Amino acid sequence: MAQGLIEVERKFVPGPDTEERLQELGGTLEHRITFRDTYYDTSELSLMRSDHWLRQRQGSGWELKCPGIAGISGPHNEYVEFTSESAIVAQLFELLGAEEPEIAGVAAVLAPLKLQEVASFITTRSSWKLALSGAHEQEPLLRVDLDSTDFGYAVGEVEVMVHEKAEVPAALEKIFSFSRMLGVPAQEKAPAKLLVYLQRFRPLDYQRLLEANGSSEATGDFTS
Ligand SMILES: Cc1ncc(C[n+]2csc(CCOP(=O)(O)OP(=O)(O)OP(=O)(O)O)c2C)c(N)n1
Ligand SMILES: [Mg+2]
Repeated sequence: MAQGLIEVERKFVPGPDTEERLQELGGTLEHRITFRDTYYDTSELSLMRSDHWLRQRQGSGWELKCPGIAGISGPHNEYVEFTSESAIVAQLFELLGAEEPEIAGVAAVLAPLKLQEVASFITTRSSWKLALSGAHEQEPLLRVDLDSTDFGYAVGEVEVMVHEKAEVPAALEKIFSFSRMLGVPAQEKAPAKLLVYLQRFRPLDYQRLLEANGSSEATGDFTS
């Protein structure tokens, strides 16, 4: 499998004091940016139903998130992120069971793989970088993104990117201890922007996803 970075993250509900608290904790604002994300899938949602997420992000290009190997459970997510088009194309052909072409970019394989747009929305993001006291220079950085969307949903995430599976437990420890300092309730789970978008604007697709996800089915909702 082509190599990708592992994203370990925990989402939370930001409050009016979150930015102030980030500053108190030594966070520095890296940038505020606005971008559009457009997600693609087959009409049966073959990718999303198997927890794979293909999108084109304005200013960044194509990205595919694939589920990390199941490890520690809890209110966090772990995904392998592919950003090279050749790696994404290889993954898509493997997932959708078709024969891979010699060379093609992602845009060129959308139609043959019957991938179409399922969601498109704009996010305004402030990105914060945290240098925790006692952390070594080589340690991966803790980042916090505060997002608000053009459909009125806001969500925060505390994130660490790592290269190896073995680094995930330490990343999680960092994420949880920083979330506590930020005042995030221990079991709080905030839904992904895309899931809220689907619930609001494509309820049938959202229902399909719920049906494919056993654990969420039990609670009756992805977003609760
Ligand atoms: C309950 C539940 N939540 C999330 C998921 C996974 N999931 C849903 S949509 C989705 C794709 C969007 O990922 P997300 O991290 O929410 O997007 P964003 O923060 O904009 O991207 P970044 O800039 O961090 O790369 C995933 C992985 C799931 N399977 N189940
Ligand atoms: Mg994220």
